[in-house]
Amino acid sequence: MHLLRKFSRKVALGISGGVDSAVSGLLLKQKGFEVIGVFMRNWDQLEEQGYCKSNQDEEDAKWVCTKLDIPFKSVNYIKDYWNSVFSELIQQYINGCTPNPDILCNKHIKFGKFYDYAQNVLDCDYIATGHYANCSIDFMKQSSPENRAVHLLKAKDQRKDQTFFLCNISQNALSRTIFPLGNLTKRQVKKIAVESSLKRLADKKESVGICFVGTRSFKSFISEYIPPSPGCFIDIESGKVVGKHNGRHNFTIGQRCNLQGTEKPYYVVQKLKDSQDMHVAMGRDHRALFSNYFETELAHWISDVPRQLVEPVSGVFECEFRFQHTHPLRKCTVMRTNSKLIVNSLDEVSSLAPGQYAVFYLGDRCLGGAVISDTGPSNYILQSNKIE
Ligand SMILES: Nc1ncnc2c1ncn2[C@@H]1O[C@H](COP(=O)(O)OP(=O)(O)OP(=O)(O)O)[C@@H](O)[C@H]1O
Repeated sequence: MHLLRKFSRKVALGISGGVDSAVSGLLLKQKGFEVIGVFMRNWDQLEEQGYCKSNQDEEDAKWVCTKLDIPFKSVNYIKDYWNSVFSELIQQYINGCTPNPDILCNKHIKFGKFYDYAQNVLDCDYIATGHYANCSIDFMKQSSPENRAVHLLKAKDQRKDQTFFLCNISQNALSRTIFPLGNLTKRQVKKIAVESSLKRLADKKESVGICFVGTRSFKSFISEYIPPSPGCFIDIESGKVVGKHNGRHNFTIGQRCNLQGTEKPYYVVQKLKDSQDMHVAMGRDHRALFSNYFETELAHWISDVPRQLVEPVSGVFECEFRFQHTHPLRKCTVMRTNSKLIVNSLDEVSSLAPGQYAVFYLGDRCLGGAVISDTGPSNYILQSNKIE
């Protein structure tokens, strides 16, 4: 039994009802894998009175499996999603932070619960998803695992690369993961769909933003979970109150405040500790939005911990980072103490927010990510000598 399993190529594929996972299934089948399609239900439709389109997505996922002639399974992770993703999200907003639900979902649900289910219930050798990313071991080409750590690598299509969202997945799961689209562009994926029986999905609207928010504004969605908590907008230069708001969870750093009758638009530059008040500054280019320095919690490293950051020695590790998926990578140095990382960006960056993830890269490798805990003094504070 053990020997048989070693040479089998059974894979559980996350099927979302979109074109990427559908084409992933097609490619896996063409390579001779035994594929099982699994749809994950993560959000409770009933509570949201039809705002989330997961029923339609499940129907589409089923349709894909029929077209590919593979078994279809639906798993319910609503409770897990609520406990390990959504509650954390709400708590972070209440604390004045800017969380990232996609990173949490990948860690706990797709590469956590789903990986466990594939291994322990479906008895699969691998999991697969339609993420644009690569693994240093490619199970599409080789069948047996290696005895060294597996690295997470950027996708060939740099504009679609999704490694940012995968920065917190475990080595365990990654070493059994296939990303069939890692070396394809989105255009190639759509072409494959059009030329196959999956044509219908090529033009399906892509999911953007947070799935469970649906078509409503984020403000109206979040107000169902966090009560209003009024506070003031305080001009960082004059110290004067220039407006009021209904809750800092509705704002992130760098967001426009929409105050009437001001010379230039105001932007949020800092959420104050121990109150609902926020510092704001005039103009998108205000120095208070920019800094070169921030601190993070200790990082999750996907494969090896960088040599310079291994305890107890603390050297200086040079790499690149981004804190938003669409941002270009920037050079930085990283040092560590017992409880945090200290990051210095070579170029100044705008609108860093606590709660966001700093994701670190070395060449093509996504090394891992860490939650930003303190954004440090802005360049305005440093230049105007306002540090107490
Ligand atoms: N509800 C779900 N059930 C099963 N797998 C999912 C689900 N949502 C996402 N996935 C998996 O995670 C991958 C990435 O999801 P994401 O939402 O970022 O991608 P996408 O580009 O919209 O993908 P797709 O075109 O397949 O919907 C999907 O390709 C799929 O393999």
